[in-house]
Amino acid sequence: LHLRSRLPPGPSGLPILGNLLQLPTSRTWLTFDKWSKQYGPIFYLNIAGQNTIVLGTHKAAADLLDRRANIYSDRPDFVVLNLLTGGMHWAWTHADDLWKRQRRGAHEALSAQTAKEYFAYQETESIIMVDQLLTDPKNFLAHFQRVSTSLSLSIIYGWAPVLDSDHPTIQQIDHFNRHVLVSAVPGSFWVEFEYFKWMKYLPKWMCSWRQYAEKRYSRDSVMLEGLSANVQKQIDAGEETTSVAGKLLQNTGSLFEAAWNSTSIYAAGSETTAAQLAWFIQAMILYPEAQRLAQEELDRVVGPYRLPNFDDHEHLPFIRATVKEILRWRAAAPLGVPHRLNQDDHYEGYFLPKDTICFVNIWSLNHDSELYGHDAEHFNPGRFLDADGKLKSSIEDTRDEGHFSYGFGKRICVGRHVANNSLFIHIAYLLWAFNIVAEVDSNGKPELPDPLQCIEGLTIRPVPFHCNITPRSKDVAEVITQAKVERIGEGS
Ligand code: HEM
Repeated sequence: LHLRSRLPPGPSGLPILGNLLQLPTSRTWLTFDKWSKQYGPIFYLNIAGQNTIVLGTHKAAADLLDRRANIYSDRPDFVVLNLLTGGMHWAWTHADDLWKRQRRGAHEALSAQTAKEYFAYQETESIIMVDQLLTDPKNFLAHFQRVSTSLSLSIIYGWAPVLDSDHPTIQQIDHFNRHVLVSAVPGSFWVEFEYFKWMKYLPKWMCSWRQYAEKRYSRDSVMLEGLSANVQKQIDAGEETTSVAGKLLQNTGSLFEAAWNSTSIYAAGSETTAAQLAWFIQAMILYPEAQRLAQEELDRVVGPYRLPNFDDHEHLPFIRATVKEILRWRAAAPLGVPHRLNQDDHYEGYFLPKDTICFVNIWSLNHDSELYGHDAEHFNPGRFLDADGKLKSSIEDTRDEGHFSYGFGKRICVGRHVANNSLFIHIAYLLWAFNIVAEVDSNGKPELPDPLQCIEGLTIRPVPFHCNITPRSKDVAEVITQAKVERIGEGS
């Protein structure tokens, strides 16, 4: 009985509202990082009656979310999001039978082995990306958005590259995503949680947001199912190209479930990759030495007369370390996605009640100086390499990633192999082709962005910044044009 009452420590709150009003409105991970240092590796918040814990060390996170994954893999009840998606966006649903089926299907279509089938899409898109940067380097953020969206459409629906980000289907899907995800971003997380559960019992005529959400859901599902129905038609006609939707349709037997599985994967995958690329550019401006070392490796292994490719993967440890370091230094989702405990539990003498919501402060784990040393705040791919320049054996509890940015347990990011491959090839192309440097102001001083400033949404991105992206040699344009002609044809 004594144990039951002992919740983990945390900031003291108000009656009824608990800690709700103490929650920061921005950069929550930095406040949580401070609280972890003050209260310990596991601290407790009462958010208007909702039990919540925040884990601030890799040991606490792995002990609970990995080693007790069978009881820590549920999600909170995202009321509005589930209405907008008919409860079909499985990244956000409870760990029920539907989630298990969808996750298994996604796992097969995105496994380390299957991910190799998408190499050609990733190389083609990288060619288009560097080609667009040659002619229009200032709009690099827009090119990253395009490349992630277009690549997602290729991998998921087998589409040919979409060169124009104003394409109506892209606009429609992105509109859907923005809508759905806005209901799940941290900040509105707090109002989304369980304590608003009663809202769903209100009669329809009393809540216009509910009618709105249901109307949107029926409209969006027609559009989203249409994308998979087209793939089904191609399969029937024997004209299918490799795609996630194709695999799901063949393994699932339900167009509806396969379609929503594809949508969920699309939604989880495209924003994140674009955000990591934007942080990469910022790192290159702020840490020119890392850029120089990466380019030295590319010059040695690839040389100036051809583009890098996936056969070079093994021989480019510095580029692979750069991918790891980008994900560690600025994880796209610094608080991950919350899990929920589905039965009473005890840990380190504390009582954790059933239905407690569990956040891992991925930011704290990735910046832990005990794991990463005194320069943990800085971008330094070299930390992943040994004295011979080979990748070191990985940090404990990271499944060989070297960072915690893909989450935990049974909910760990199912797209991480595809994400690692996309970042690898995009970054290899960017550094092979370009020098990426700060712009210089009228006094000759470099304009350096502040890497703690960010735009928050479901993912964090740098505040838009300027930089100079210029070809490294006069051969660059010719090699890119040649590759483009070979891959996409003359008329491109
Ligand atoms: C580029 C960087 C990416 C990062 C940093 C990232 C990060 C994450 C994180 C933190 C989670 C939640 C894990 C948890 O609950 O513990 C997650 C889940 C997920 N990710 Fe990713 N992700 C990335 C790319 C992708 C890509 C490319 C795809 C698809 C191709 C994808 C598909 C998913 C899906 C479907 C889930 C939901 C898993 C579940 O709830 O069972 N992600 N990701």
